[in-house]
Amino acid sequence: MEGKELKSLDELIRKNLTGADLLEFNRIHYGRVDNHELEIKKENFQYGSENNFEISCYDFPANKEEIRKPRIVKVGLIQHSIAIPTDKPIIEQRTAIFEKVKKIIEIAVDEGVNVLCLQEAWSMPFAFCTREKQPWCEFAESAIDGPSTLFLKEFASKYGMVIISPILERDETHSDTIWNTAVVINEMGKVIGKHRKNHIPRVGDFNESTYYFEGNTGHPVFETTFGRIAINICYGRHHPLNWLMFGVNGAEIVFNPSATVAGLSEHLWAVEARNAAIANSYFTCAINRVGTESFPNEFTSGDGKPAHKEFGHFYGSSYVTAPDGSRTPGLSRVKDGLLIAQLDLNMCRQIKDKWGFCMTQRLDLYANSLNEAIKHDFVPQRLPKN
Ligand SMILES: NC(=O)NCCC(=O)O
Repeated sequence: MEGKELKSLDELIRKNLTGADLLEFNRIHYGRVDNHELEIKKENFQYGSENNFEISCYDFPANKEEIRKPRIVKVGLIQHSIAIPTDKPIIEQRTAIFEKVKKIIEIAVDEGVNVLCLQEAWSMPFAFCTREKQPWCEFAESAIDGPSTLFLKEFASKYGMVIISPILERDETHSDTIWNTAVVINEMGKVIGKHRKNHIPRVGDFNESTYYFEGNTGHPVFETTFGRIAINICYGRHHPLNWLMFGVNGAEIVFNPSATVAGLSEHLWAVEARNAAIANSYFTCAINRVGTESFPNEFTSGDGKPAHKEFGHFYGSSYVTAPDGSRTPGLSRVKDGLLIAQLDLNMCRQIKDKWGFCMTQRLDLYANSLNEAIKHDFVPQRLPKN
C-alpha cells in the first residue's frame, strides 16, 4: 500500500529544509512563517510518546477589534486506528475503541478543548468496502441513546465540552433505516441535533451506497456556546456547493470527519478543506482515520483490482485551516493523534470584510442558473464556433 513508511509530509519538510528556506516554505505553504505552536502539558506529551500517539496544538489569533472582544475557542480533532481485529465480536471491537479514545479525550479535556470532533464512523471499522450486511450493520446505533452517544454524553456534560460524534446511525422511528450521521452533543450532554452525510461515494473500495442513502438533513449549522458549527462528512468535501451551504447558513467552524485512503485521495486532501475555508471565510477541521483494516472475507471494488481483504492505508494527516487560508501542519500519516487548535472566531468576519468572498458570491445568479440546469429539457449555455 502507498507510502505507509512516510510518517508525515510536514516532518519530511522540517527534516530537509532549514533556516531561511524553511521560513520561506512556511510562509508560502502554510500561509504563515511561524506555525504558532502552543505548548502541550509535559505529562500529556509524555503519554503520547509512550503510547505511540501524537499531540500538537496551534494558535490562530485574529486582529484586535475596538468593539468586539476576542472569541477564543479550542477545537480538538481525534484521529485513530481501530483497536482489535475485525473478526472479534462487535461489542468487543467497539469497547476496545472506546477504551483507546477515552484516554485521548481525557487529554483533550486536560488541554482545555471546548469542541471535540471524532473521525467518520469512529466507533467501528470502515467495513463498507465489504458489501456484507452481517455483521457490520450491527454497528448501527441510535443517535439519541446508542452506545457511542451514551459514552460521549458523559464526557460532554462532565467537562462542559461540545462533542461531534460521527456514527453509523440506525433510525428505528423510520423503519430501521441506516445513515452515516454526525451527532452533536452540547456541553450539558444533550443531543442538540444531527447531520446526515449528503454525498455517498461509489469509488474504489468505498462501497458505502450498499449501506445508506444520501442524507436528508440539509446543511444544518448548530448554535453552540463555542460558536456556530457544522459538519461536512468525508466525501462531501469534494462538493464545493456542500461547503458553500454551510457558509450560507452561517457556520464559523466546519468539521470534515473522514475515512479515506492513500492511493485514492491523498493528493486532494490538503487542498479541499483548505480551499473551502478560503472560499467561505470559516475555519475548517479535516480529520482522517489511520491504519490498514483487514476483513475476514475478500471483497471487490469498482476499480478492477483483484479481490482483496485489506482496506487502507488510511493516512490520517488531520489539519485545521483558518479563513485567511493559513493552516496547521498535519498530524501523522500513521499514528493516532490529537490536534488542538485555538481559534479566534473574530477572524471569520475580518476576512469577510477584507476579501469580500461572501459578499461577491452571486448566489442569485447561480440559483437561477442551477434552476435551469436541473430541468429535463435544459439547454447548456454554449455558443457555436461560427
Ligand atoms: N468515507 C468516504 O466518503 N470516503 C470516500 C473517499 C474520499 O472521499 O476520499
